[in-house]
Amino acid sequence: MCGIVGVVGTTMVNQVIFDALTLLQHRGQDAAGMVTSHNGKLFLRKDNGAVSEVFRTRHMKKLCGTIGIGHARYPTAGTSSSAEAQPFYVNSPYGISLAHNGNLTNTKKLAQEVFEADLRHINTTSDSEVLLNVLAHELHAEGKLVPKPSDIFNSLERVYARIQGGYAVVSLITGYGILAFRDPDGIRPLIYGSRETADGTEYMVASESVALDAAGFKVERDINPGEAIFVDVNRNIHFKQCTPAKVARPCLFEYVYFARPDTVIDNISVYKARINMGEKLAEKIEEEWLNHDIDVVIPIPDTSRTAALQIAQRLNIPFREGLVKNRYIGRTFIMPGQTVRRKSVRQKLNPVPFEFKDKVVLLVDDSIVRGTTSKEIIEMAREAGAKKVYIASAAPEVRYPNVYGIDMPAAAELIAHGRTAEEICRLIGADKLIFQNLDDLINACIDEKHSNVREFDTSVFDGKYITGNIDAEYLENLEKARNDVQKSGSEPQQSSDMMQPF
Ligand SMILES: O=P(O)(O)OC[C@H]1O[C@H](OP(=O)(O)OP(=O)(O)O)[C@H](O)[C@@H]1O
Ligand SMILES: NC(=O)CC[C@H](N)C(=O)O
Ligand SMILES: [Mg+2]
Repeated sequence: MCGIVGVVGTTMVNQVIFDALTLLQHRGQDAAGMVTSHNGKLFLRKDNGAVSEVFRTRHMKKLCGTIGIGHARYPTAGTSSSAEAQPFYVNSPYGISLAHNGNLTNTKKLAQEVFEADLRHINTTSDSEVLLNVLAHELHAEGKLVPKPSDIFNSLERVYARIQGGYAVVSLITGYGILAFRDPDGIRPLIYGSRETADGTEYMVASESVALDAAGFKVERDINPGEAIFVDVNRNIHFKQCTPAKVARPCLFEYVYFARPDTVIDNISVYKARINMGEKLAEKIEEEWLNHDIDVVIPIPDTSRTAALQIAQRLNIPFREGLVKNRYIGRTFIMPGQTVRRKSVRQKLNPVPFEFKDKVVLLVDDSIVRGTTSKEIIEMAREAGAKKVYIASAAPEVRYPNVYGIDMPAAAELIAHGRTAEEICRLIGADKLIFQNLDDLINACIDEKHSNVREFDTSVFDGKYITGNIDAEYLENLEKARNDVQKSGSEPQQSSDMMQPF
């Protein structure tokens, strides 16, 4: 679930892109990159690492220009190699750089077309590099030396006709502007805003509203499913609905885990949705668990805090911060590889024994995916002297792989795949386990007053893939290619780009 940003400003944009990427860091911590443009030249810096590690002062000084795009990566295709850090670049036509959040589901076919029919070379296994080449091919096919917005949108309509999956994309067309677009179902989020300066209006497109808020950009609106926005170098703004308008079906897991709580996606506050998740789960506990003996509610930091607080309030039970999070360790779920994830849970979370000793504790997590976190924490709770350890998950059982930009490719790695709640409970070592119902989760996210979203991409919970092109064979191949064992294999280290990053 990468973070993307694009800015067309009146002054240098490197710092504002850096700041936005820092605010989007929770969406991807494997690699980061930025391209800026000045006087027809491009400047690229990208590498593995967190945003603050990738961009040092010496790099920032070279990233000049009033227009640029950035990316924070969490790999869902290809490898974690620095060669697959984004933005990607192709020189023809115009010089195009691209940053992508999401995952294409017809990459194999596209890669073949790009090579055999479009006569283009792809140097990595990244779906985003394929996407860039499809865009470049279609822009080239339009055949305009000086493309107008209508030419760009025409080519983009053909791109939409070719690509499938979940995607939010931002691309810099050198000398012309920034083009950003969102998949036809609105699975991945994309929003834009503006900021007034003495020299005119500046624009930012980003994955989450939090990036706009913090930089003083006023949120204008979400980009609609299948819609594109083009901000030219003179800061004129253009829109085009590139596919027939559909209802938005944003990814439900954004509200559960991915997005920051202070973000608003498709006019739904992530914070409010998480409060509602807590409320619904507390109702379920009250209904199914008469005369429970819970002494204390303890969140598994960070993401579950909002829901846990509401559960405690509704059940009228003390809420305690019994687990302390090391603020210097990133999110464990988006780390590549199970060994590092397991080790990081212990490094990241440490119990306050006093809050567990001789108590019946209800641990709350936002989701249980591989079960890595809950298993370790339950063990810790017992070591700290808990009398009984219950666990509640604000999301239902995650039973199916994700194909739209979350790295859950292998059903076998999901603890709930093919298992009942009782079996999962036993495996993670809890005394009792309770999951949110899917309908309750959906209702927790619907905000009839502010948003017209009524449906979501719920594929990880119910196995229904809304893009319609996912079958058993696709999932089988994905599992073979991207399971944890496979991913820990060797990775190419050369840069993929013809434009060498510094
Ligand atoms: O069952 P698992 O495979 O362990 O995955 C689920 C856990 O991973 C995430 O936490 P993470 O540490 O990534 O981030 P957070 O600090 O935002 O909660 C999520 O919040 C759950 O705690
Ligand atoms: N998490 C994402 O959005 C990943 C983008 C792209 N598929 C990559 O692997 O780089
Ligand atoms: Mg967590």
